[in-house]
Amino acid sequence: MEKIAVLGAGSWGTALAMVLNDNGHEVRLWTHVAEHAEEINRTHQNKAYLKDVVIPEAIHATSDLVAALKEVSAVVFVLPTKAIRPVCQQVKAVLDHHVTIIHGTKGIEPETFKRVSEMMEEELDAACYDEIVVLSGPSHAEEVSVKQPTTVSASSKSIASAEHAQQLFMNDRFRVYTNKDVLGVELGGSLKNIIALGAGISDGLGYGDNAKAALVTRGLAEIARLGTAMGADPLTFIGLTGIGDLIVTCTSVHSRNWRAGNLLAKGNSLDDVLEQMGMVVEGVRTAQAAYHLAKVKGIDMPITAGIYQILFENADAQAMVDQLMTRTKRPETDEIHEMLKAHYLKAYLTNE
Ligand SMILES: NC(=O)C1=CN([C@@H]2O[C@H](COP(=O)(O)OP(=O)(O)OC[C@H]3O[C@@H](n4cnc5c(N)ncnc54)[C@H](OP(=O)(O)O)[C@@H]3O)[C@@H](O)[C@H]2O)C=CC1
Ligand SMILES: O=C(CO)COP(=O)(O)O
Repeated sequence: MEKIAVLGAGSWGTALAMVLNDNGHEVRLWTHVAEHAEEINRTHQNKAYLKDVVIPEAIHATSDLVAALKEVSAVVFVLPTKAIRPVCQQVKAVLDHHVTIIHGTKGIEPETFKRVSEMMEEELDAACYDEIVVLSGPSHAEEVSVKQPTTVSASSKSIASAEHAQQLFMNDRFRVYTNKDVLGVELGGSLKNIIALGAGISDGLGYGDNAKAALVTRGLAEIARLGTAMGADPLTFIGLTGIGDLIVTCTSVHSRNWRAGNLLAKGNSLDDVLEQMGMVVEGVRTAQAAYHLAKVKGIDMPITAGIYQILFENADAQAMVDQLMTRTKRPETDEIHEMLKAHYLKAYLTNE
């Protein structure tokens, strides 16, 4: 059994700490707020983030990063995207041995278009790890923390690192696959949050299952379009971290992104919605990133653009639906054939 630090005591960090604890590991749950650590250790609950869930006593919460990292074999970052760089800088200052680095964060940095593993590579000391592992897939903390069956992927350029994460987390309620396409896994997990905001808006406007199915499938088409243009494997987008996560986030009442979209459609301002949520709604910043990234790359992402305009340009949600529904006529699958052909031709030519 191993010593593991989980950095971030929000809903997902707490749920992942519980999976690791179930697997017999010694888990330190780090939060940047001393009172939060004290409350978790005293009450064995994390009321603000995982209401009604009892946290096993063996999980020790701490705000002391040096103590959290002492002799650990793995460090699991489970923070909002905007906290990744500052926390990596703190870790770099104190981590003095080699570990497996894993992250469960889903977002893209708006200013740089960097994925989370890219930001981590820029901030951490490369001598302390081999290749970063991304843990991603359809997995709401509210269900994982009560041991509902869940499947995710552990993705890394190093199969040994991915398999280490797989072995740490996998049990009979939490099934972990490995995957080599880090780019596709991170893009799928991040971009689906934008579409989930759209699903919440659609439901908030009173539209039904047809509209939501349209958002999921056409949302997936534009996620895959951007992802494939950036070099991801198109098949990743029909896996757990693509369509799988898109389905769960667009249809679950647990989704923070869906809930935020729903509140927006009911007339609340973005600031009010974020204040009410009290938890990170990653799709908002990722919509900023994806909207500008798609422009730079010349990729058509009409749903993402519509959601960006609702969030940041005060566009009317109803008018956006009308705009999407009256776009120019086009075939459904031509571009998908082109994407697959281009990807596999490249793979064939480069012998990958
Ligand atoms: N919730 C879920 O079911 C899932 C979430 N994810 C992803 O995991 C990531 C974390 O999400 P989630 O756990 O839901 O987020 P929460 O909002 O529940 O918790 C975020 C945690 O990070 C802390 N934090 C915020 N800023 C900093 C900082 N600068 N330094 C240190 N700690 C900080 C917060 O502390 P404070 O209390 O002070 O704000 C809080 O403890 C996101 O990228 C999300 O998309 C992935 C899969 C499932
Ligand atoms: O990524 C998630 C589920 O897989 C969590 O999504 P939300 O942040 O919308 O709750």
